[in-house]
Amino acid sequence: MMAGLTLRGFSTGYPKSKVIENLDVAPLPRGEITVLLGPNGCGKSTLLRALAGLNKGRGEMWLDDEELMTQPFARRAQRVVYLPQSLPAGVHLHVLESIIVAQRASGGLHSAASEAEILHLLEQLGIAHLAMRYLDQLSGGQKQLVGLAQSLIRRPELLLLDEPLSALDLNYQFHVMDLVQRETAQRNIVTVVVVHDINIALRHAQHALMLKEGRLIAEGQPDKVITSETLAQVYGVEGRIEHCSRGMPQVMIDGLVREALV
Ligand SMILES: Nc1ncnc2c1ncn2[C@@H]1O[C@H](COP(=O)(O)OP(=O)(O)OP(=O)(O)O)[C@@H](O)[C@H]1O
Repeated sequence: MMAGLTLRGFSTGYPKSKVIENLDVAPLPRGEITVLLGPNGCGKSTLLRALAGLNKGRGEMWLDDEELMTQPFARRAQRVVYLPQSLPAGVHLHVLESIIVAQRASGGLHSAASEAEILHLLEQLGIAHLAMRYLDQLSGGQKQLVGLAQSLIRRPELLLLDEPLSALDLNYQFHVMDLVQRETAQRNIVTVVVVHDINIALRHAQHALMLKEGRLIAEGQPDKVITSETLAQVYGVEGRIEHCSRGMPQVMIDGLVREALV
């Protein structure tokens, strides 16, 4: 089995609806960001939750040469970390405590060195000044950054981030993707990120999966997956991929595909 995350015949859904059926994914490489793209309701969150063991799933899920579906949940939780779209409300902890709790949950012991690691991470994320603030006193974007710190401190091998940029301003969107890209490469993580911004996907990811109604429509390098054809087929929009003066690909949307209007 090749290094990375491989899915074979993977299915998940809810008692009354199948969402993902028989998904096969060739190894998503370690050290790279894979973006999971697709329209609202196509099954992105359901898939990530199933990979994390939080929704029921069937089929095979290999991380390197270990099949995780047959392992106890606790074993999967040691290797796989899932960051939901929003942190649970009503947790009365301050930021530092919440990250210590996350560190302990993955077997880390609290020590001067581990606290220094947390403070360094908070500094890298630009939220060291929030360490003593309570979670329920933070803005949406600040909570999202704390969630990311809680995820990274657990040293995942498979990191599943569900729309981690949705509440972040332009500066932080770039900063966070840059940090996730560096951590992914340095720690050799398989990172899967749900994003809706196609241009962020083009800029920061090395790999892309595009879903429609639970089926995989395209997979590969982002600039091969995001094309006028897939934008029309999956999102019903007319789009062009242009290159800016610095050579970066950018998607321009001209309108809706005519059939999508009727
Ligand atoms: N708890 C649930 N019980 C039953 N059906 C659900 C549940 N959660 C989601 N669904 C349904 O499963 C399908 C996939 O939803 P999912 O949240 O995975 O989509 P998504 O691609 O993440 O969408 P979005 O981009 O809007 O976040 C949708 O039809 C949704 O209505």
